[in-house]
Formats: sequence, C-alpha cells, structure tokens
Amino acid sequence: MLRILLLRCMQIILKSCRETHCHYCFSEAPADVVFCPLCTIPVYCSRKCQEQAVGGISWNQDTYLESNSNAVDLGILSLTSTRCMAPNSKQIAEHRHECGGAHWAAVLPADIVLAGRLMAQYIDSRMLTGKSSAISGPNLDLIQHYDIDSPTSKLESHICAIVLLLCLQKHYRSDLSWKEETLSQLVLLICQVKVNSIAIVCMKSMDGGQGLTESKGYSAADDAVMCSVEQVKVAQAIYMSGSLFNHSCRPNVHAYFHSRTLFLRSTTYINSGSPVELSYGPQVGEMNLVKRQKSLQENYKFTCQCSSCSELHLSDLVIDSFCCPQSSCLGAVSESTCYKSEKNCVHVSVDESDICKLSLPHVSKVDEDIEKRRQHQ
Ligand SMILES: C[S@@+](CC[C@H](N)C(=O)[O-])C[C@H]1O[C@@H](n2cnc3c(N)ncnc32)[C@H](O)[C@@H]1O
Repeated sequence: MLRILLLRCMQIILKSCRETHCHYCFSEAPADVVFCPLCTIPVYCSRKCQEQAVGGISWNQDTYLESNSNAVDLGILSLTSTRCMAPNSKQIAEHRHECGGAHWAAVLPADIVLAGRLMAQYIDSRMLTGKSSAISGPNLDLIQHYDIDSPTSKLESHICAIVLLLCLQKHYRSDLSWKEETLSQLVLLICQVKVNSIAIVCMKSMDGGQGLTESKGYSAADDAVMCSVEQVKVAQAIYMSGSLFNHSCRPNVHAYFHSRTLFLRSTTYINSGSPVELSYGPQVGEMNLVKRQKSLQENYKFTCQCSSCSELHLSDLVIDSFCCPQSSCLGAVSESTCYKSEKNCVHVSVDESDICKLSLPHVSKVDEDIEKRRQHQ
C-alpha cells in the first residue's frame, strides 16, 4: 500500500468554521477557547496552537488589546495598530501579519488571506536570512489559469492584490522595500491559490457527537450504535507537492487529513509509471458524467479528461435511471440513453476490458405493460 505524507503547506480556516473550530489545528473548539492576544479574528483550542499561529508576542501597553470577547468594537480595532515585529526564530507565525491595523483578514475571502499568508511567509523567511530589501514575491512552481479567467475574475484578482499589498505594506511598514513587480506577483499568487488550494475536511457526527477523523474510523458493530457522519469543509490549504496531483473521477489514492497534515493512501494497486490521481470531489458512482464535468468546470475551471470521463460507465447510465417495469428486464433504463440508443441496445463499458450490451425494452411495449398493470389495480 502506498502512503504519502505531505507537509509543506499553508492553510486558512473557512469563514463558516471561524467560531466553531481552532484556527490552527482545525479541530472543534472547546468551550474555553484561547484568543489571539492582539485581535479578535482567530480562536485557538490551546495555548500551543495559539503560539504556533501567532508566534511570541512582546507585551506592552500599545500593543495589548482586550480581545477576550468577540464583542470588541471593530471600529476601535480598525484604528488600533500594533508595532511590526520582525521574526526572531526559525518558526514563522502564519497569523502575525494579520494582527492589528485594519481588520482585513476577517473581511477578505479565504483564498486572498491564504495568498497573503504565502506572501508573508516568503517575506519573513527573507527577513530571517537578512534579505529584506527589494521584495517581489515567492516563486512557486504552481499552475495558474490567469489567461482563461473571465474578465470579471481577472478584475477581482487585481483589486484583491492591491488591497492585500496595502495591508502587507501597513504591517511591514518601512522595514522593507518593495519591487515594482510585487503587485503582479501578488496577482499571480492569488491565481495560483485559486487553482491549487485543497479543501481540508473533517468528519462531523450528525448525532451531536464530537467530530470524527477518518483514521479513527467508527465501528457500529463494536459500539453497537448507529452513527451518521458527514464530511465538513473546515479549511483551505496549499500543499506544495499535493498540488501536483491531477484529478480523476476514479481516483487511485484517497486523501485524508490529520489536523493540518494531508495524507494520501492508495486505494488500488498502482502500476509503475501510472499516474497517482486523487479526486477533487466528483466521482464515478456518485454523479453521472454530465454532472461531474459540470461540477469540475464550475468549481475548478477545467474540462475533466480523466480516463473515466472518456467512456460511458454503467453507473453513469443507471445513476439517474428509472427501474425497468418489465419483470424480464434485468437493467435499469435511463430515459436519455434509451432514446439515443441504436437498435434498442446500449453499449456499456463495465471496466476497461469488458464491454457489455444492455437490451432495452421497446418503449411502446413498456407503455402497454404499464397500462395492463393500471387495469389490474
Ligand atoms: C492542482 S493542479 C494539478 C497539477 C497540474 N496538472 C500541474 O501540472 O501542476 C489542477 C489543474 O490541473 C489540471 N487538471 C487536473 N486534473 C485534470 C483532469 N482530470 N483533466 C484535465 N485537467 C486536469 C487542470 O488544469 C487543473 O486546474
């Protein structure tokens, strides 16, 4: 079995989970949450998570904000600024640049704040190595679709990049000099985040229990209870190597998360030289071909060319089908495919090697049968 652990990453909690989940490890937040000492945006499940996200804070009268209440006046916050602190350790705090000043991280969309975190990580690592002059942007080896983006989407990326740059400049103040191309680098970064970010999901019990992670599993037999669980999107992340995997509607690896870490586990034997493909969402058996293609186009802006989309699968035929009313007919008949089929047959590829032929009943005969049944009732 193939197991891959992917670490190099940057994450951001989704707005819908801001008050219910830890902003660092994404587990469900306990009743006694820990707040960021400098602003009211994030909550953490423990001091450890808070320190990892915020870093060491030097306390003084100017920087301290009473933030142990979510009801802090946003007007006051937006007027309050904290002194920019250069990173002084190897650990780069992901949230520090979002603290103080305008409350922008709570307002901008998650993917823009994520792009801001990547930019801040690049700046902080340069400052750590003493290269704080002439900031441009990180050179990430990630695909982007700027060329095919709609004019509205391009405009949105440009406006968000301008706002983000102003926010970052406010945080870093005069400690840095910015290159002219920084703005276009930020547009590029935003486009890369849009194409490559992965949704972090956790399993949530719908019976009011605690959130479950997939690895713990849940055995109804062991516990003699039934439990309904649902996948909940809690955060959005960029994993540098995780972003290299293409989508397949019949993936050969399954992605799951432990806190912030992405794991991939093979679900089938993968031949040497075959691509390792995961699912971005739609899968054969869950949605028909048309719906899968539509979902990938709408959410990820590409036309799926995976092997499963190049041929018709049995499940694509039967998933939205009617059950055949003829007792002698084994199959389920899809309304659309029935009329398109030639000589009253549909050719179905069951798997790559096996092609089977489904016989369809004559529509007029079906009508007769239905009429006969009505008369019997
Ligand atoms: C996260 S990237 C995957 C890695 C990318 N192929 C690369 O070379 O870096 C996602 C992009 O890859 C392409 N892609 C991924 N799966 C695909 C598929 N099944 N069919 C067509 N294009 C796909 C699309 O352009 C999509 O926006």
